[in-house]
Amino acid sequence: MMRIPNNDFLALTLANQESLSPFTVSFPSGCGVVEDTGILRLEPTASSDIHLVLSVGIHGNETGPIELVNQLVMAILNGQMRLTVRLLIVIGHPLAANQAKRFFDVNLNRLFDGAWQHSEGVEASRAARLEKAVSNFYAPSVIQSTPIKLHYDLHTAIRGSEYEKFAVHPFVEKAVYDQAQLSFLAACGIEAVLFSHQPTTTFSYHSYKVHQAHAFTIELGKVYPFGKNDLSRFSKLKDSLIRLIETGQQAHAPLSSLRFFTVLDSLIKDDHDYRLHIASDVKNFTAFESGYTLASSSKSQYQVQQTGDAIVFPNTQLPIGQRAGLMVRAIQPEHLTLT
Ligand SMILES: O=C(O)CCC(=O)N[C@@H](CCC(=O)O)C(=O)O
Ligand SMILES: [Zn+2]
Repeated sequence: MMRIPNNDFLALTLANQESLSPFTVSFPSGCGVVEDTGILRLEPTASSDIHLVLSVGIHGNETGPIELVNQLVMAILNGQMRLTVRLLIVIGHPLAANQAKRFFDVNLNRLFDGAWQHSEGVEASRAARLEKAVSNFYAPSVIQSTPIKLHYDLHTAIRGSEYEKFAVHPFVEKAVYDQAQLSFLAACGIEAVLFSHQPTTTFSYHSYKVHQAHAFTIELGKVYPFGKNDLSRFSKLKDSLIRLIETGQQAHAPLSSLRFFTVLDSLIKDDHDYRLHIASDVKNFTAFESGYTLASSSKSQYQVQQTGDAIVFPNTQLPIGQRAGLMVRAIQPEHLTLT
């Protein structure tokens, strides 16, 4: 029988970067299946209406969250932690992780919601595989009438940030946001939340749109290689996840510790000569003056609309047509509609 040597799911995944034949695992508080490389489903002994997807390493070089989640898996498998919720663990891109690269051919986190059908290469097939794993996990045949579907897609960012930890909330038609989820993010040490202005083809958006999951992309700080992450910086997130996994309860903290931003625009690289007029080390959430020409190319110019508008995820090392940054504006909590 196959097993996970030393209960080290990360090591098993990296040693089988392309695929892995399914096999079952058992542990003190339940049983599970390694469905493929980087895809591990864990089922508690008693049924639960909480269905939690934790995905990490959708970008191969974002190793901090991978190490954190591997610690949690190890603790469940060796009995130090007791599983009480259904749990799907996804290590997104083992091939890129082994090469310490963000991606191999194209950005995996632009290929969800079926966008993989218009792409090819390793990321396209991986996006299809991950969508299937999530669909199977949330499949109505295995869940009860009032499921609580959660998907936290954990990342780290290319650059520093005025707010080290922040979440990207998927675009929701009616702009009504779930107070308990925001409160959970606050308890996890998240400092800011961006409300997306349009649908995207990211993993978290896909889980929200297709499965109505509470789904977020969560940025936890800066990218470092395996072994170089200071995991103590994730301690609030770790504690909140342990509580969720062991008790089924979502920690909560006052929303007053969060800053909220609405996304105004996506900056799109529209030509080979597209430039962002910012310093190379500018941090996420750096604000600009009204009228400043932030981006230009032969085809377009982007001027800052209002003093204080800020940039997040600036990056021009990508193909034409892709997002070169997000423009965001702070909003006051009293202007949010919460449910
Ligand atoms: O630091 C950066 O520029 C990118 C960090 C990262 O991978 N961010 C995610 C955000 C996804 C989202 O908008 O929900 C990404 O770009 O895929
Ligand atoms: Zn990422």
